[in-house]
Amino acid sequence: MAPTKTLRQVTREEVAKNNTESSCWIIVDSYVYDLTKFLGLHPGGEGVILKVAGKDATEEFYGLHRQEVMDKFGPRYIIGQIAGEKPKLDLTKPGEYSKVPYAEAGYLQGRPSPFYKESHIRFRDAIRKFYDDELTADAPTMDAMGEAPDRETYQKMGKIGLLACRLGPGPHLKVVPELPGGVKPEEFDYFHELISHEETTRLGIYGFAEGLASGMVIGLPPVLAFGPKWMKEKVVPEVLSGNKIICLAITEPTVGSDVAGLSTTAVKTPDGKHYIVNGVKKWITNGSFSDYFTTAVRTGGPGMGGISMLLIPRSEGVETKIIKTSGTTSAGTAYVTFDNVKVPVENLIGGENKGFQVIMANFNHERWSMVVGGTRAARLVTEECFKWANQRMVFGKKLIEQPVIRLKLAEMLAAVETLQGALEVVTYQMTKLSYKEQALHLAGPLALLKYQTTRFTQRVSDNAVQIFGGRAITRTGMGRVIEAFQRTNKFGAILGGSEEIMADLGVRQAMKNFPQARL
Ligand code: HEM
Repeated sequence: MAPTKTLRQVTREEVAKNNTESSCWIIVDSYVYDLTKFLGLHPGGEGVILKVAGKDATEEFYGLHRQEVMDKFGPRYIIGQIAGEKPKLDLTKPGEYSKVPYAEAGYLQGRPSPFYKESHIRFRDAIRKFYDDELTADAPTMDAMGEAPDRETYQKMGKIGLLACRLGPGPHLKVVPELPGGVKPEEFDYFHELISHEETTRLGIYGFAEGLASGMVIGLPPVLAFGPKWMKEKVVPEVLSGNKIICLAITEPTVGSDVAGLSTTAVKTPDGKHYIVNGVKKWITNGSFSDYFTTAVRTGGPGMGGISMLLIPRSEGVETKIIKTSGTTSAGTAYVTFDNVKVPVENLIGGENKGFQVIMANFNHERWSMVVGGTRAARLVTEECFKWANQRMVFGKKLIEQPVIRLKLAEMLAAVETLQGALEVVTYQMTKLSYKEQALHLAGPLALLKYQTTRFTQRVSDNAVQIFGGRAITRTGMGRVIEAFQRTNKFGAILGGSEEIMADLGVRQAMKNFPQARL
């Protein structure tokens, strides 16, 4: 970030004289830094800095550090600016769009689109500013420490409507005081929601971003679509204000995509007023810090006809333990135990033994949001690679000058643009169909798109690792975004229905309406 205070004007000659351990100045992009006191603290060692003491170290600095290092430490050491010079580097400032080709969706880089209006831009700008002001700087460290976003962050998100807008259009948008960018609930559509997921993913840190209400994105829709009146009136405002946190609890240690086989039981008490819930759930995103668990339980016989959905508050008999996944513990992924938990029958969502329909309807929205996240994450990774290929010197040339690297980038860019195109078309279809119609018409196309997204992102990850080399397998520093992506991109191929299930579902859905056709 460019300094805002007026800086002392310094000549290059004066800088050149401060080239020793007792007075060590350097120039980075026209700014002058006195690093004398920093020498002993520098993670890369004293020697490397002393080699460029008194000199312009712009290339050396940006060859080895991300801009965020300068944003964090620069203000402490800056002492002036070279007289008559201005910064030459085109660095993206907080809240701004990137100018790197393809780093933003096409309509943000001057290409027309039939899908976005002025309100979408306003909406995106407000969310980007919120994230850049509140979280972008600290999120990498919090993720590295495994810290989950705190309640205050949830409440701030609630206040500007950033929780409500991650759940599609609907009456819930009127529950919050405002929506980002002053967008009106009546003008809100699935493209606004798409943008909210994109901007959350742009933080570039899977674990921490998952910690930002991913549980709500899948846990609250059953309440919104199928919950009884009291639940909508009590639980929805609590969650959308950020005062309470909700998650979805379906998967069990022995049951993943084959939901119909789940074994957590809910047995009615003799007076018919409560269910007693027993069982375990595994890999529950945000579970470790959630107040509510939208839980799939068995209330009837075997198979899908015996499943119900229950809203279980954190109460006696509910225990959560963090699971250490390949993401970080910032996501709060949990192992949840229900031990004789007493739940009022009023907490039923969608009727007894009707839970499978609730789960299925919910899956489409979840899968769509995962496609948004996967596509935006792949775009961010591609931007990182594009930038790196333009600055990293290998065998005396920039990486981008190697045809083999350009081919990798071409494959990544093509994948991202193809996914974005398909995603926008299916999102448009969602804007024209009711929630129930979406379940009918889009389950197949969404399954196929999720399948294609995770196939493509795997390839994007593979290419990115090869472009970044050792930095792609190092958690901090230049390659941190790539490292996080290659460690976590497989989540999308497993969660919300595995890649294999998606492929199969896509074809089986198509077979449902197959005509008596012959060649
Ligand atoms: C304001 C000036 C500087 C600051 C605040 C700074 C800060 C840092 C930080 C925080 C790291 C660890 C970061 C990471 O993992 O990204 C680092 C690493 C490093 N720095 Fe600096 N640095 C500065 C200038 C320089 C200069 C001028 C050079 C040499 C030309 C240099 C060479 C290195 C090297 C070689 C590493 C290790 C990189 C690696 O592991 O890949 N630094 N620096």
